[in-house]
Amino acid sequence: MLTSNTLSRPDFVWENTWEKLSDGILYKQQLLLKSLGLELTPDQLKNLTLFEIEQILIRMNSSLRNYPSMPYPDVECVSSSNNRLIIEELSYDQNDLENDFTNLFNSLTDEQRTFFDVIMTSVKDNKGGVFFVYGYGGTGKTYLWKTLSAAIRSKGEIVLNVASSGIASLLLTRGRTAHSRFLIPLNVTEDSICRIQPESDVAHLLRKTNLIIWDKAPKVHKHAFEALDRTMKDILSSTSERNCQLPFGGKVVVFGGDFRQILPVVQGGTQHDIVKASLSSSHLWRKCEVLRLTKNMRLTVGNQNSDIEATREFAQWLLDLGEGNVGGNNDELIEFVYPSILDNFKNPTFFQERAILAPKNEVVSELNDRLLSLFPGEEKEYLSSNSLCPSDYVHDNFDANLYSPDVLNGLKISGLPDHRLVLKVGVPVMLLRNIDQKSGLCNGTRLQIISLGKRVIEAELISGSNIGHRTLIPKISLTPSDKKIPFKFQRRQFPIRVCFAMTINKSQGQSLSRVGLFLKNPVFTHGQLYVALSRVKSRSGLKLLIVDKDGNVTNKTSNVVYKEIFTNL
Ligand SMILES: Nc1ncnc2c1ncn2[C@@H]1O[C@H](COP(=O)(O)OP(=O)(O)OP(=O)(O)O)[C@@H](O)[C@H]1O
Repeated sequence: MLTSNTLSRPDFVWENTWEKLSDGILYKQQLLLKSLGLELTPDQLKNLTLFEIEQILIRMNSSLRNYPSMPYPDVECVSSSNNRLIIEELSYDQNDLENDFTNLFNSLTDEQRTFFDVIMTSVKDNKGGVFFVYGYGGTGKTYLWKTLSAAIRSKGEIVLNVASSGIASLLLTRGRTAHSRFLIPLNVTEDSICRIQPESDVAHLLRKTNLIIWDKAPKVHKHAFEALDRTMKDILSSTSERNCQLPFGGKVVVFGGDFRQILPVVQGGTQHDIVKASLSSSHLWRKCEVLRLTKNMRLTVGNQNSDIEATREFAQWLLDLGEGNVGGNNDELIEFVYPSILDNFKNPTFFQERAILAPKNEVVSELNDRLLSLFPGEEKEYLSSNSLCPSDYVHDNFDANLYSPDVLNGLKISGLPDHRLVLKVGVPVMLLRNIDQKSGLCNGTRLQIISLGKRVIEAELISGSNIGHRTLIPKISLTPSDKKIPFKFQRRQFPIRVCFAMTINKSQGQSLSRVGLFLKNPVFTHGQLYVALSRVKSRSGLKLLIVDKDGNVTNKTSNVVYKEIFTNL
């Protein structure tokens, strides 16, 4: 009708018929995005229909621009509507979010409110800005992230919530790990960039994003932030040349965390290497405005007076790292954390908030073996299959024969399941890979074994966001990235490890109420003692067993704090 010029008022016809004309557009979009549950707002539907008409006109050598009274589709909006990532980030009920926002905002403390205003002003001004919200556990950082996210999402805008580890990302609304969200290479170096093509969906998502929140930032190597900075400058320079001069291409980025906790792991690195690898040693740190939260909200909100007093005492003791509930022996420690384990292990909540912590993997394995042998039931053994990655042979057949299966089977590597995995029904295990973050299955998630099949293991989540859910774990192929190994190999095994006991590094981000800390060796890096002791809320939930070089129980151990990390905060 348009091309034959039979309409005197095409806009009038459009306004009265667009709903009928849009028939099938939603279905087409659902197929395109492979999301049958997808819904579109009337404005999105109208715009897509108009875009469809424009495509038909273009094919007929015409355009809606030839009909001045007709509206023209918002092409930017159409490309967003075809971007699954943008749709996911916008699929919120804005009314619900507005209510959430009002509730969260009204109870912000004065300092949270000040920082909220500072960050929101930068978002509104659209001039970019980098912030670091610095506060120890319980000062309300997550609460601030939730308030900022609700404020921006309730207006139909985008916030990307990421965290440095899968387990920490579960605490954020629609949280992801920073590495998976921004496609940061695993072995990041000083000139790495993220694997984001300028015209990809992720690039368009980044262009449309109003705020990035990156929680638990101090744990990640500074090169990861620098890779994201370079990539964003590149992607956003297509919007304005000026953006390649601004940190993170002119987007507002808020980091959060606590430098008292464990810093980036640098294999074989010295104190100097670790401090140099941290965010506060990056050139980006000079652009970062530090906002300090000081009030411990965990102590003040929802606690009885007596609890507050007890917790305050504990917090003081923690901060001073004084003497603990020290003494006893191995068995007493086990009995403290897992009292009457044989009577209690069937109780579904028993393993949820308990763990024995130790600094090193060898001690953790000893404890796990011991507890596994005490545990009732039949043992089931799963052996892995290992193979060298052929692409990495240096001398073809020579390399292939150099490392025999026994050598590969014998390798014990942190983060990789052992070749010989022995399990029993009812035993707590920890996942060693991010399998499905949406379902709470992250590196660090704890589960309890329900049944042990030949090819799959059934287990129930006992930590994180989906406690009580059951899942099936298959064997997967894992390639370790340990630089100490001069070749690449693959291990096919269930990505789990028994976790009656775990290393202190693995416990970061876990919330526990009963912890036994076994210091057969003293802690060896910055933040470990602080992380181990701050897993619990009260002193009664903690027992320490310290053993000296000669195996005698003592009440002294050494702490490791790299003081220079605090100098430029
Ligand atoms: N302004 C507030 N009003 C009400 N409750 C709050 C407020 N701020 C924080 N809280 C509550 O205090 C507790 C601790 O806050 P939150 O988890 O945000 O701290 P955090 O700094 O993120 O801690 P961590 O670093 O250990 O994850 C939570 O239960 C949170 O809901």
